[in-house]
Parts: sequence; structure tokens; C-alpha cells
Amino acid sequence: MLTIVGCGAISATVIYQCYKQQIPFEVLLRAQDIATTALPKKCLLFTDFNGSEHHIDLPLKTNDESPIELLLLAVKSYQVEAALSQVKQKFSLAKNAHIVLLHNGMGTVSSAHKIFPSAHVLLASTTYAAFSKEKFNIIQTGIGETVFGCLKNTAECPALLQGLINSWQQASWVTDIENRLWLKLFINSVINPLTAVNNIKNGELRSPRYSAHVEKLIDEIMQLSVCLKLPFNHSQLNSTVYQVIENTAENYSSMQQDVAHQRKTEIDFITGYLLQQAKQYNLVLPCHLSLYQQLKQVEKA
Ligand SMILES: NC(=O)C1=CN([C@@H]2O[C@H](COP(=O)(O)OP(=O)(O)OC[C@H]3O[C@@H](n4cnc5c(N)ncnc54)[C@H](OP(=O)(O)O)[C@@H]3O)[C@@H](O)[C@H]2O)C=CC1
Ligand SMILES: CC(C)(CO)C(=O)C(=O)O
Repeated sequence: MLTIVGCGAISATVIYQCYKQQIPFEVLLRAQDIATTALPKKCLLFTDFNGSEHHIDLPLKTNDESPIELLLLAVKSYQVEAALSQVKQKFSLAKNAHIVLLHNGMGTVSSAHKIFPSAHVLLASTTYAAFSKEKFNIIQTGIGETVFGCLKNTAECPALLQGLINSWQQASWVTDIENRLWLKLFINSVINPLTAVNNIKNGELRSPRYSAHVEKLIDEIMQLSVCLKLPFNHSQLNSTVYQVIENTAENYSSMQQDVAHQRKTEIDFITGYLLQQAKQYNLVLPCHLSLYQQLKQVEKA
């Protein structure tokens, strides 16, 4: 059984996939969310990319009768540690259980190992897009690709997860998840804070006004990429960043939206993680550091 923590934009995307393909799943919600009137009849309203509405019953996990075999967390990176601690307080994990961390940014694996030392930690990344209109009312805005894998490529895909992947045309198990997460983090570290501090859509980064700044951020990323022995080169990274800017030109980045709605951002797990890694190689990344500090000021205000 797949156990899914929360029912936000991306977890609902996975819940919808399970519902469509009749894959057994259960959902772990906070006590206050179960009690709230915002969850009528324990049902999720999911509007798919074509605009069709689906009322999906949420089978809630409320007791510890059967230990968790496969736990999927698609929560904000800064919520991972607290969510895992809450799971640990109430539920047990099966021997050989797997935990899948699906979020933007990096740096949560150590928390998962600390809280559940004997579980296998898997990672995932998605380019699907969705947002919460309100609690348990999710609108899908983009169909993308979801990849799953294991750090250092040391484990095989567990059967339960393979079942989900087999039924999901736009999902796969990959052997280079770390590189993919780094690439996503590099892209996010350019687009997200720049659009957030300047309060602009992604597409505005194509303007000459921002090109020198984007160039400097990419130069600094390349210095870290070389230290980490990642297989990226400057022109490839540059064209990938501009391709994502082009593809999402009309969108506001998640960080711009978080700032606009006065929510906490994932900056500590994107630029913060980048700076932390750079420090280990005595690398200073002045442009990223300055953008990090600006974002922190904006977040505070
Ligand atoms: N939305 C998107 O289009 C995309 C998002 N991502 C990434 O995916 C990750 C998830 O994003 P998204 O789905 O948008 O975020 P959401 O905030 O919509 O979803 C997270 C959900 O998990 C809930 N939650 C958090 N902690 C717990 C807990 N301990 N117990 C139960 N529920 C919990 C949250 O509740 P509450 O709100 O009450 O805290 C929220 O409903 C992020 O890293 C994001 O950057 C990546 C690609 C696209
Ligand atoms: C790719 C990008 C920048 C799209 O907006 C994104 O992942 C985000 O907004 O978090």
C-alpha cells in the first residue's frame, strides 16, 4: 500500500493517478485537517488538465495496524523534517520500508535518515504543475514528467513504486536522479529568487535587463558543478535555463507566488543548499549569496 502524506497540489496529482489506475493508497492528514469542515465527506476535488472534475474519496490512515511500506512525501522542502517526525510519533514503518521525497530543492535526505535510520530513502522530481484553490480543491495546470530514483543508484525500484510507475505513462525510474535534482536545483536557483525579488513573470528574464545577472549566476553554478564533478557544461546549462524560461514565460515561479502570498519560500533548500555545498569547497558565490540575502529581506518584509 502506498501511504501519501498530505493532500497538496503535487500529492493530489499522485492521488489522482492512484485513483485513476486503481492503485491502493491511503492518506496521512494532520488531525486538525481531518477535523476541519474544509474536508467534506473526506473527499478531494481534483480538476484535471482538461478541466474535468473528479471527486476522490480519501482513504485516511488513522491507526498503526499495518506498518507503512512505501511513504511518499510531496510537501514543501521545509516541511519534510516535521512531517517525518509526525509520522514517527504515530505510525511504524515496515522492515525494508521506502520513503520517497518529492519536492523542489535539496538537503532533506539527512533528516529522513536521522528520523528513520533503517528506511531506504528514494528521491523524485516532477514537472507537473498544479495549485490548491483551497484545501482539498486542487487544479492541475500542467502535465509533465515525474522521475524517481535512488541516491548513488544503490537500490532497485521497489515493487509497490514500480506498480505506480507502470501505470503512469509520464513517470519513470531513472539511474541518474542526483544529476537531475542538481540540474533542477540549478535552474530553480536562477529563476526562482530573481523572479521573486523583482516580482516578475519567468518570461521577463529574457529581457536584456536581466541577462548579465543570469549570466553571472550561471558562471557561479558552473564553478560548483565542476567541484561536484557533475556532467554539465556552461552552454548546456545556459540553454537549459533559457529553455525553461521560454517554456514557462507566462508563469510566475513558485517562489514569486510564495512571496506574493506572504508564504515561507523554499530558498533555504535551493540557494541555501547551493551556498552550503559551495562552502565545503571553500567556494564563494557572491551573486547567489546576494540574491539569497535579498530574498530573505523580502520574505521578512
Ligand atoms: N505545485 C506545483 O506545480 C509544483 C510543485 N513542486 C514542488 O513540490 C513540492 C510540494 O509542492 P506543492 O504540492 O505545490 O505544495 P502544497 O503546499 O500545495 O502541498 C503540500 C501539502 O502537504 C501538507 N502537509 C505539509 N506537512 C504535512 C504534515 N506533516 N502532515 C500532513 N500534511 C502536511 C500541506 O498542508 P499545509 O498547507 O496545511 O501546510 C499541503 O497541503 C514543493 O517542493 C514544490 O516546490 C514541483 C513542481 C511543481
Ligand atoms: C521551473 C520553475 C522555475 C517554473 O516556474 C519552477 O520549478 C518553479 O517555479 O518552482
